[in-house]
Amino acid sequence: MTLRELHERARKTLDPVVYDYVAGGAGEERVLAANERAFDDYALLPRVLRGSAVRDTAVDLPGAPRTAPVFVAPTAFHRLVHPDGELATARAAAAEGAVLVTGTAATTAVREVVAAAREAAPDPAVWFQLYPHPRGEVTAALVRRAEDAGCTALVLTVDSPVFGRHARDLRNGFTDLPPGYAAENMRDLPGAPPGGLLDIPMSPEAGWAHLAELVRGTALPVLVKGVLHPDDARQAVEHGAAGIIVSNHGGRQSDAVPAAVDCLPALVDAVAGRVPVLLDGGVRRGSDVAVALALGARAVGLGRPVVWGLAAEGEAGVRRVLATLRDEYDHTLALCGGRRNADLTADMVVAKGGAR
Ligand SMILES: Cc1cc2nc3c(=O)[nH]c(=O)nc-3n(C[C@H](O)[C@H](O)[C@H](O)COP(=O)(O)O)c2cc1C
Ligand SMILES: CC(C)CC(=O)C(=O)O
Repeated sequence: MTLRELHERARKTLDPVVYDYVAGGAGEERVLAANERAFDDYALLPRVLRGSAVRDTAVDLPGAPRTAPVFVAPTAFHRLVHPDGELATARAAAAEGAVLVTGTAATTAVREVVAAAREAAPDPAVWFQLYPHPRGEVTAALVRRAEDAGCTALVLTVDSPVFGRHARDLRNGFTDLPPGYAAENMRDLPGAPPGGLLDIPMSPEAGWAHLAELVRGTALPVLVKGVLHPDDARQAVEHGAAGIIVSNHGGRQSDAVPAAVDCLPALVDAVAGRVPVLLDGGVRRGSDVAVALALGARAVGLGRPVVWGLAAEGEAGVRRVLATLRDEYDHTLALCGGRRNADLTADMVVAKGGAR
């Protein structure tokens, strides 16, 4: 089954309101559409007579040595789409050797998520995503939970000073979690009520000091997610980021930003190899992975496709999504005359219709 078919199955399975929450984007969904379309505008110029029957696609990421080049981006509320929720996602990602980013908005506590990943693989990499919180003690408590659970990196999402305006959710009246679901990591935190969508902090006044404080307060590497401007990538590195995730939140925050992959080259330049640059948004095929890696990304994240796999088939569906992308990417690498990711170089990426 292709990713497209899994998406279709998920659409048929899900409550339409939940489907819209996952599928939707901000505003007129221009950025949502642009993320995928941007990949359509790139083509790959293969190199010939230099390939290998054995290819090595593993990458080193912070807190995740020798991992898959495709990771599971943080997406909220997995129990809304499948009763096994984040436990299924964790087992699937671990079994496929992919980093799982769980986070503040998970409907399963991070301790249980890491335990599930460890059932599926001896040394899984689970990262924990959080937003800058106005109260330092809340951030500190979340970080302790992630550390105690065994997470190997933190991800600070910085593209959400305010929550995006999701037209579908506003139309559907979906503005908080239904009864019976909670953001489990938010339970019993100092001064924070448990755990609906409205309790998840967004802090319009967060600054670079928040990042520096987070970095100082943990031994874990901290990646910064949601960077689009090259100067912000430089600032993030200067404030201690161990990695940059180029992302427009899957078109769910500003509806006026460029497609994620179109921002990638400038950020790769700005970071100049000091830390790995990752990307998410619109990745749907192995060739999209190849384009992003050729343009300088160390790895790429999948948001919605993982949720569709989970909704359609639970753990097996998430495994299928990750395995499909891995196989397609490996095949593309072979067709491009590559034996390792570094054999994909920026000169091999051209605009559709010709060399640039
Ligand atoms: C339903 C949903 C929930 C999301 N929740 C979060 C979140 O809690 N934290 C976060 O940093 N990003 C969140 N994102 C953004 C993803 O991490 C990622 O940036 C985006 O989905 C990538 O685009 P793609 O869906 O086209 O693969 C969410 C995305 C979706 C679709
Ligand atoms: C609970 C929200 C903060 C999750 C999110 O980031 C999103 O829906 O895009």
